[in-house]
Amino acid sequence: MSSVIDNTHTCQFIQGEWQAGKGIAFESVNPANGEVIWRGQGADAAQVDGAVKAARSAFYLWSAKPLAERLQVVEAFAAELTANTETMARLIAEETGKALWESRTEVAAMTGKIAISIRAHNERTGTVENPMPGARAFIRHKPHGVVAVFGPYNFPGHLPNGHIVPALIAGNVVLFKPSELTPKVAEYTVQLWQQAGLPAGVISLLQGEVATGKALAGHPGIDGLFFTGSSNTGHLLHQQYAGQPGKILALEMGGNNPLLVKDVENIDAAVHDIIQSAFISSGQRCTCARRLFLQQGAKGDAILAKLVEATSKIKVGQPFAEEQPFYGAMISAKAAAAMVKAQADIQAAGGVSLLELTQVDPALGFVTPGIIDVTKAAPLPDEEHFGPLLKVYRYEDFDAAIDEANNTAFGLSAGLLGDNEADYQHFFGRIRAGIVNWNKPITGASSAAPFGGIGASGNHRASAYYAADYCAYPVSSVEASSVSLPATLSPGLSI
Ligand SMILES: NC(=O)C1=CN([C@@H]2O[C@H](COP(=O)(O)OP(=O)(O)OC[C@H]3O[C@@H](n4cnc5c(N)ncnc54)[C@H](O)[C@@H]3O)[C@@H](O)[C@H]2O)C=CC1
Ligand SMILES: O=C(O)CCC(=O)N[C@@H](CCC(=O)O)C(=O)O
Repeated sequence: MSSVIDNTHTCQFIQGEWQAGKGIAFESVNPANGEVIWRGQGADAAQVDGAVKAARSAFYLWSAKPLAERLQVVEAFAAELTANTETMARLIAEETGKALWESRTEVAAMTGKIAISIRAHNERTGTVENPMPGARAFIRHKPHGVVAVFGPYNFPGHLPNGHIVPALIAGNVVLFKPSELTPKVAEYTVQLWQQAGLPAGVISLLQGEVATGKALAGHPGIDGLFFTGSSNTGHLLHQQYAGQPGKILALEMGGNNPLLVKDVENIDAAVHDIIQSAFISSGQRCTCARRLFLQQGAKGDAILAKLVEATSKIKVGQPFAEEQPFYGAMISAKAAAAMVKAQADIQAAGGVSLLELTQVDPALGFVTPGIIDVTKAAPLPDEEHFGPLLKVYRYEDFDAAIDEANNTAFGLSAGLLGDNEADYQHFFGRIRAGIVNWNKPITGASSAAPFGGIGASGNHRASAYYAADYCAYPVSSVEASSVSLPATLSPGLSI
């Protein structure tokens, strides 16, 4: 692992060579102590262009390899991850501020992704032969070619990995543009691919801020773009790709996710699932519950009282503390301050804080969790607040609560905590989201299931188990070993 921290840092990986960036300088800061842990320069447009061209040559070689050979490299990467789990977990914790216990689960998800992606590739994009007289009819799948992968900061290992692994298995080559907030994790990830024996040019690392992202996304030489990140950026990319039906665009974006509670006996269990849904990873999961719907009256009051009490005891602390916190720092002091501002805006609209979110130190990313009752507030903007702030809506009528839960442009995750199965069936029928859970947290989605949202949360290209689908296109073939005249000719033909 490189420990160089200067502007000549060889942080771009192009055509199998590490080289310094020639674009804008940027740095990565540990949000839990304010230390600069990485410095480098972004890839400029010429470097992006060079990487795209190198990728095109690599594509012909990589896609022509038998699947078994590609899988050997992918499995070698899994072995590298396994051997270096602790190094990777510590890097994630250092760069994102995520607690070490949780960073370890992120690495486990990365490693687990390999076997699941192989299964998904075979099951969803394998080869099928259909019976046909006098010929053989096949359904096969081919890779798109040169694809760009854009990753977010909140899971800097797992989420780009969720595009990269299936893309490589299918035979694509990848240009990886990680979040500028997590370049160190990205660099180490690509070093592990290199150690796994991935041929030169099959993966390129193009680090940098928005300028690098724009140069890559706008490059005419890419065949597709797989994006996980904010809805704003995803929408910009969608506009940019309008009128280009030949390019595959997969967008995984944020949410304004509702969690409803109705007639629950076990208050402690409900409170646990609300906390896991709203506050895990300091609220920095796209699946986190942002809006909690609680019944008016004694039942809702009891849950709310317990929720406020339990949330006030959540341990927030240093990612590497021996006694581990529930969550560590947010990604940056700036992101933490933005959550304080979001809370103030909701208060100004009439929200009543039941537990105040506070930034512990203005120079760092730590925030305590917040709960705010917005039942009587003015209508709020339909925004994703990407941090540990939960808005509470008290409701009288279940259907009205479901309507309000659906009153969002987003549609990523949603859940019901409730003891009555008929309520769940009713909820399931009406709620609009790509992930709908019952009596379980709405975070912690499985890689063995499709993962994606509707509306402003995605463009119907679900990831995780269904990532195989956007990594390859289907080809239908009718084949015979030689040309032959049919037994009967079509009317009006004589040969
Ligand atoms: N649905 C999903 O699977 C997930 C969605 N997210 C969402 O991601 C967001 C947090 O991640 P961020 O890193 O803040 O996302 P972001 O949208 O700011 O950045 C994502 C990537 O896009 C690049 N980028 C930004 N502006 C660009 C532009 N104009 N042109 C080209 N590239 C550009 C960034 O450099 C980065 O590599 C949250 O909104 C969260 O909900 C996070 C994880 C999972
Ligand atoms: O891609 C997968 O393998 C499953 C998706 C996943 O891991 N989702 C996580 C985190 C994604 C996020 O919220 O940013 C989850 O459901 O909590």
